[in-house]
Amino acid sequence: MFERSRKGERALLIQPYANQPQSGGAPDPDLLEEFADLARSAGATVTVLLTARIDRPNPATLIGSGKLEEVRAAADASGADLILVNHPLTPVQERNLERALQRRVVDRTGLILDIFAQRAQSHEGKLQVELAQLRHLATRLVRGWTHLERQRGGSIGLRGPGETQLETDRRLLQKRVDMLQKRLEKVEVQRTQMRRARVRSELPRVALVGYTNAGKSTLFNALTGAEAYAADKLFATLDPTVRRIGLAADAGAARGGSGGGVVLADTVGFVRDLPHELVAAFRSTLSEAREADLLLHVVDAADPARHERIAQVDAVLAEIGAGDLPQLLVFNKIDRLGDDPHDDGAGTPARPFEPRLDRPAEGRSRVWLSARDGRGLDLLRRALAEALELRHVGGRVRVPPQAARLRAKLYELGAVKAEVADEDGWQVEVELAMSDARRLFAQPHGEWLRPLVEDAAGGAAGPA
Ligand SMILES: Nc1nc2c(ncn2[C@@H]2O[C@H](COP(=O)(O)OP(=O)(O)OP(=O)(O)O)[C@@H](O)[C@H]2O)c(=O)[nH]1
Ligand SMILES: [Mg+2]
Repeated sequence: MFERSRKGERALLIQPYANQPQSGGAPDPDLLEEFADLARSAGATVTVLLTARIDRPNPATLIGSGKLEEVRAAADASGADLILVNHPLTPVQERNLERALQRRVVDRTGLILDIFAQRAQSHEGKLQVELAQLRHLATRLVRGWTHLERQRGGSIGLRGPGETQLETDRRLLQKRVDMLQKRLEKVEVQRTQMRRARVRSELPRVALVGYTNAGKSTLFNALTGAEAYAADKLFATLDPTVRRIGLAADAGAARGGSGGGVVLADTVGFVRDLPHELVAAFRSTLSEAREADLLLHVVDAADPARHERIAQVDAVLAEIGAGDLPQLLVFNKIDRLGDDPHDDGAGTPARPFEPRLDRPAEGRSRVWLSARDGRGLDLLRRALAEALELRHVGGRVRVPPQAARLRAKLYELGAVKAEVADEDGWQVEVELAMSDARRLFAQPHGEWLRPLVEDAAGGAAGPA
């Protein structure tokens, strides 16, 4: 992996924008700020921010020649080592810009790849990043090579040394890509086996998703007591971390049912317009999100752009095939909110924002909490239990002799409170999590649980 620390490098940032009248002809300041965050996350010091209006993109250099002059002057004056462009650059544009500016030029995908390379910790994460980097590189080499090939016109005698080098590079690259792909497939098989084992244990799966830096890992740690890596950097987490957690001590977890237990996964943070190569590279990491029963969509409540962030995360979720999964919105970092915006607004004194759980009649439930302080975690556990139907249902069911396996499963779950045997089988008094009841209901002989599952609409026994 090419790990390039940008530590201490001085970067000049360019935000290209189209002159669209509906935006008032100005670039979105949010875009530039986020790009600066990305640059800082890569370890660079941002020295200059420039915008560049692009009416017609210049195929050779993207920006026009006047702008190029301005960039060169600003780069010289600020002592920039590096030019970062928040726009995809073709290999040709990148090369021409580097030549004209006498500095390294990196586009948005290159920058995100760079951050990913610095962050990846696990074997799988590193393989994924290297593969994405090589693919990014390969498009460049291949194009350079075909371009030369055309010039050569098929004449053997004209094969130059540079070109041979490119061909060798390309072959080596392809070999490495193949090797990485094989290794990744192996890791994926292992992961699938692990996931199957988990499915067999039939615990509901919950994945933390959200914009990068929203506080997913902090919340993961708070819920699991684990030490997942949390940091004020974009993409602090690149590798999925998975832990089993109990939701409520009073929800029957002690009796061995899945009541109260879920498997929680932390995932990589999302960012607007995540480059497609990266979505592809992190397909298996993101599968934790895709295959979850429920998503905890974590939002930085103190981010003024939080509504756009939610929409951007939803867009990425749709892209990876997780758009239709049930979600709970978690507004994190309420300790950074001043007074309660749900206040009556009648001049009552400012008070700290209190944790709360909103259950609108339509749409996703929302929990407001602080992962850092741990305030509101109880509400989140309750909302999770509700959403996953971990609440308990109870009652008496008849189990005939031919459904003995169902009875055995009820015992396995610790759901049997009492039973009476008679010549028709058993009268069993049970209490179990709704999710378990529904699961057994769908299995052979499950129809004997119908009274439990159908009663559920009218309220159930047991703690919430
Ligand atoms: N004030 C405050 N800060 C928080 C809270 N939760 C997380 N943070 C901070 O927010 C920053 C990002 O937290 P992480 O948990 O790493 O965020 P993440 O969503 O996992 O980020 P990525 O893995 O980079 O996508 C860290 O500096 C945390 O300390 C909170 O409830 N209140
Ligand atoms: Mg994280």
